[in-house]
Amino acid sequence: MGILNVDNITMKFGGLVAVSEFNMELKEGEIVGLIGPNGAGKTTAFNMITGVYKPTIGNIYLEKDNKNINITSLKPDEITRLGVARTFQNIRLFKELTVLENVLIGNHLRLKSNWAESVVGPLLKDTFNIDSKYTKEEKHMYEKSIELLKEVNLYDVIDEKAYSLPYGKQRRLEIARALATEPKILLLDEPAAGMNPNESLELMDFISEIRDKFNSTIFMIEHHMQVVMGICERIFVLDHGITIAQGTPSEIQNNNKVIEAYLGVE
Ligand SMILES: Nc1ncnc2c1ncn2[C@@H]1O[C@H](COP(=O)(O)OP(=O)(O)OP(=O)(O)O)[C@@H](O)[C@H]1O
Repeated sequence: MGILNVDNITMKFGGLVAVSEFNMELKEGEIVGLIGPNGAGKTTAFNMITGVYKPTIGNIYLEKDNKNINITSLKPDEITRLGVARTFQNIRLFKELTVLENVLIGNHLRLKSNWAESVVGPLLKDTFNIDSKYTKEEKHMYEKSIELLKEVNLYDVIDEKAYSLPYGKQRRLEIARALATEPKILLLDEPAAGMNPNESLELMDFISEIRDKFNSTIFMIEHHMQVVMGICERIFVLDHGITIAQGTPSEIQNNNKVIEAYLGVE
């Protein structure tokens, strides 16, 4: 049993079958790719796994503490709490906030203090200099965010506003914010989109580094073939919602159906 088990999921929008009977088992520590032409159903598959859409048919299971949890009907924030984080095709940062603040927001999900403690805690600190459970947690969160930013090589721009970063670093920050939620599985939606060749090469190293440093399992949508073929151990290919192939990069590159539907037209 893998860490994520996708069992025959189908997503219909009215008469359109966006994803049809998709099956996948992700093993811990793997980097797996999802490719296919525009409109093939890749983002819809991500949206089902992350709780944005509930599949019309089928189930999704997450392995946690040796239990298999059915996450099919859970909300996105519940799924994130269970250890699945994602990034988006179009970078979604809080552009007016600093690099550190963006990561602190991701970290916030792991706070254990309740709402009342978050109100009273800072008052106790300001008035009596007493460290409450909340202020201690907040300090810990701050230290963890700094540590994370060092790990992902963004420590030098910690106080910069997100919008002022070059594109490659914005992508890196978006991934760092996802990592701050302490995911077991990271879903990356076209991380190389808009990158120049140099940034794409850096990104490949960065994704491999993340897998090793954070013990992550990575599932990524990507059109940039050098990136996909360079770092994914296995690849799934969708076309019109149907899984037309799955296999290693070389199997996929030599698969006639894939060449016809996708690679041949690149
Ligand atoms: N909320 C929705 N309502 C209706 N149709 C949708 C919805 N979301 C996606 N679709 C349709 O489902 C199909 C698959 O779309 P999806 O965005 O998953 O493809 P994709 O493979 O991610 O494409 P791209 O590479 O262009 O991002 C498309 O025909 C799309 O128009």
